[in-house]
Amino acid sequence: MIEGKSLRVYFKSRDVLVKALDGVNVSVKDKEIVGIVGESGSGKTTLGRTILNLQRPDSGEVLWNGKNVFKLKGKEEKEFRRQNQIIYQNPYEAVDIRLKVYDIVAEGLRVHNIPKNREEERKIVLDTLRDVGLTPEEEYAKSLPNQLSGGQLQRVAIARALVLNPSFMVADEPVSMLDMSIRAGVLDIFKRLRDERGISIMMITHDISTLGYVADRIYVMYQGKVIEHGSTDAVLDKPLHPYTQGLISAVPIPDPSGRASLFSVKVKEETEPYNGKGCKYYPKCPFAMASCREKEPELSGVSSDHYVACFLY
Ligand SMILES: Nc1ncnc2c1ncn2[C@@H]1O[C@H](COP(=O)(O)OP(=O)(O)OP(=O)(O)O)[C@@H](O)[C@H]1O
Repeated sequence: MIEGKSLRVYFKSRDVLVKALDGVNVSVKDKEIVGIVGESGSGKTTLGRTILNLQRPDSGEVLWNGKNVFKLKGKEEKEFRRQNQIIYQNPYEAVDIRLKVYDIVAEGLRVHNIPKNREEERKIVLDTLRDVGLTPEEEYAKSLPNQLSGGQLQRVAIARALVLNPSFMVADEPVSMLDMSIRAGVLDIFKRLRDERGISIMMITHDISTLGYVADRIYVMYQGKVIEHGSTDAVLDKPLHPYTQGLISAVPIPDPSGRASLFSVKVKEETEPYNGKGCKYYPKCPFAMASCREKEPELSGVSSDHYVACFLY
C-alpha cells in the first residue's frame, strides 16, 4: 500500500555530507507490521518521515496506493495526511500538555471536520480511548497529561492518531521511553490495530527483540542503506549479514525463544577508516574480504523472503 523507491536524503552539516538515506527501497503491504531496525544514525527516522512526506527526498519517490505522494495537492493531500499517521518516541513532546486528554484526541477530528456534531465527536473520542485500553474512558478524557504515566500518555498519543481512522502508521520508537514492564501492553495495541482494523504499521526501533514480538517483516538498516530484509522468522532465525548477527547477539535480556543465544558474533573494533567505496560495514566486519573494500554489495535474494547485501552469500 505504501512504497519507497530509491530514496536518497542527504544532509549537509558543516561541509560534511551525511547520506541519511542512500538508495533505500521499502514497502509496507496491507495489514502488516514492518520493522525498521538499526543503530542510532542509520536513517530510520529519516525513512519514516520521508515515507510520510514530512521530509522531501533528494531523489526517489514514495507511492501511496500507486500515487506519488510528493505530487499530491489539495483534497488528496489532506486525505493522505488523515490516512497516514505518526507516533513519536516521546509522548510528552507529541501532545499539548496544557490540553485535557479529550481535547488532545478530538483535535485532529476537528481539523479534518469529521464529526457532524459534539455528540458524535464525544462518541468517537470515548470509543477510541477505550480501544487503546484507557478505561474508564470518561475519567481519562478529563485528565491532564501530567496526571498520567508515560505508558498511559503514549496510549493517548496512539488514540489521537487512531481517531482519524488511518490506514497506515509510522511508529518511531514507540516504547523505548517506557518501562520494560509496560512495553508489551503498548506493543499489543499495534498488533490489535493490524489484526482488528487492518492498519499497516512501520515500526522503527533500535531494538531487534521488539520486532520479534510484533513484526511480520524486518528491514535492517546500516548507514543509510538496507543491508538485509525478509520475513521476521527468516531474519531472526537465520540472520545473514554480520551486522544483523551482531544486533541479535547483543540483545541483553535472555530471549525465551533461544534465538539470541545462537549467535555470538564478535564485532571488530573499528581499525581503519571507511575508504568511501567498499561495503560500509567492512571496517567493523569480522569476515571482511578483499572484495568488500572494493565495492558495495547490492541487496540480493537468498530465498523468496530473505535478501542480504553481503559478498559472503
Ligand atoms: N535535519 C537534519 N540535519 C542534518 N543531519 C540530519 C538531520 N536529520 C538527520 N540527520 C542525520 O542523518 C543521519 C540519520 O539520522 P536519523 O535520525 O534518520 O537516524 P536514526 O536511525 O533514526 O537514528 P536515531 O535512532 O538516533 O533517531 C544521522 O547522521 C543524523 O545526524
